Order: sequence, then structure tokens, then C-alpha cells
Amino acid sequence: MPSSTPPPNPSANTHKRPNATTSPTPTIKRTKTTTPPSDLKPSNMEESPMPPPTPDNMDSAPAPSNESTTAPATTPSPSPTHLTLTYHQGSLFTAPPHTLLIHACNTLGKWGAGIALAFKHIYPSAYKTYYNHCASKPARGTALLIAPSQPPGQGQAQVQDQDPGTHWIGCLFTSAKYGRNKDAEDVILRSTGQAMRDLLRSIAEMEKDGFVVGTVRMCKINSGKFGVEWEATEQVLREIVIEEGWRGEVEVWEP
Ligand SMILES: Nc1ncnc2c1ncn2[C@@H]1O[C@H](COP(=O)(O)OP(=O)(O)OC[C@H]2O[C@H](OP(=O)(O)O)[C@H](O)[C@@H]2O)[C@@H](O)[C@H]1O
Repeated sequence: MPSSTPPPNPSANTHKRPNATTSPTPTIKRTKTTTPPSDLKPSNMEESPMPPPTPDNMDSAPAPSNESTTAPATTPSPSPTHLTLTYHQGSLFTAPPHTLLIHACNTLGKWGAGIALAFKHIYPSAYKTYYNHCASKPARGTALLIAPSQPPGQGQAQVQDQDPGTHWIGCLFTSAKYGRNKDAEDVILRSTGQAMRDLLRSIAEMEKDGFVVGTVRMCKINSGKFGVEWEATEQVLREIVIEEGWRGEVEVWEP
């Protein structure tokens, strides 16, 4: 077991909007009810119990009453906004500062294959955070949002365009295990929807606290090692109903 030393704390202000007034910097933020590595959690970032995932169909307004057959039709309630996916060609990693990069993970703390292995090489400090988080046995269907390891511009005259130290990382726990023990496809898909909602909620909380989270990007999650057709994952993602304050768009990048 590696030491529980937390990854370097990013300096708060550099991730914040200039007019932000709150102060603590999250090294890690997760919104699920499992125990976090408490030494990484700022004091005002207590976890609020996460409400159970709300089925999309509960978001719609109640059906209009049919008391009178002659009454004019009531104004239809606005249809819910669903998550939008846009497609882009190129590597996930060649991203501007503050970009949030999302990938699918198991809960065993490996990052030993596929794009996860690339994450491990490029973002060693984030891997430490992920590893420590996995020691707390996160549940499938939750997400982990990891703050950049270094603030943009730190130690540099100018921020480099694609400085990996400035990227946020989003881990979606879509399967508990990997390889032959990975979850069944329907479980992976259900967990994907839940985990993505969890992540969108975390991003919104960060932004509410004044932190700058840039564009949100993902690879075609689940479609490699987890063996789930991208189209199935895509459908689950597109069915996510966007709540107030949530990001409504995610970029999908494919090399
Ligand atoms: N630079 C790049 N830019 C953009 N897209 C890139 C790319 N490089 C590869 N891709 C694509 O990224 C998709 C995902 O393919 P992957 O097989 O990696 O992931 P997955 O989501 O199916 O499975 C997750 C399990 O793999 C790991 O395993 P371990 O932890 O080691 O056990 C995890 O942790 C999980 O457990 C495929 O479309 C690749 O073409």
C-alpha cells in the first residue's frame, strides 16, 4: 500500500474565477456517500448525502388535469434538456488548460490498461488520488473529480497550451472490476448514467464555489476494455436530464 500522502494541493486561487470569494481548494471532490480520504477534503466541502438517482421520467411535470373536456389545453411544460454530445477527432489529452478529461474506471485502483494506462503516465499525481480513493471502496455508479495537480502558470512565464498539470480528471466508476470479472453490460450501462450524473453534480458544485472547470471531454468510454458498444453508452448519456446549473454538453474525442 503506498503511503496515504495526498497529491500536491493545487493553489486555490489559480483555479478560481477572478471574482470568486470562497477560498479552499479541492484536491479531490466526490459526491457519493462512501467515505472519502478525509485528509483531502476541504473543510467546507462536506459531503451531502446524494439523493438516489432520479429517473428521467420523474423530471416531467404532472399530466394536466382532464376535469373539463372543453378547457383549452394547458401550456405544455418545457421539455427537459438532455445531455448533448459533440464529436471531435484527436487525442483526448491534447487539451487546453482547465479541460476536464473523463474516462471509465473500475474501483480496484489499477489504471493498468487501455487509456487508463496513458492517464497513469501523464497524470501520476491524479493516479495517486484515484488509487487512494479506491482504498475507500467506492461504489459503482459514482464518480471522482480530481483537481489539476498544478495551477496554470505555476513556475512558468506562460501557460503551455496543453499542460497536463492544468487538466481536471473525471473518473466514472462504470464497473466494479475489470477483465473477466467486469460487470455485465446492463450493469455497466446503468452505472454509467448514475456516475455521469454524479460527475455533473460535482462539476456544478465546483463552479458554484468559484473554481474554473473548462470544457468537458471524454473518450468513447466503455467501448474498449469494458467491451460495451459505444452506441449503447451514447444512448444512456443522451438520456441524462440536465438539472439546473449542470453542464449540458460533453465532447467526445476519438483519435
Ligand atoms: N488518446 C486517446 N484519445 C481519445 N480516445 C482514446 C485515446 N486512447 C484510447 N482511446 C479510446 O478510449 C476508449 C476507451 O477504451 P479503454 O479500453 O481504454 O477503456 P474502457 O472504457 O472500455 O474500459 C475501462 C477499463 O479499462 C481500464 O482498465 P484497468 O484499470 O487497467 O483495469 C480502466 O481503468 C477500466 O477498468 C476506446 O474507444 C479507445 O479507442
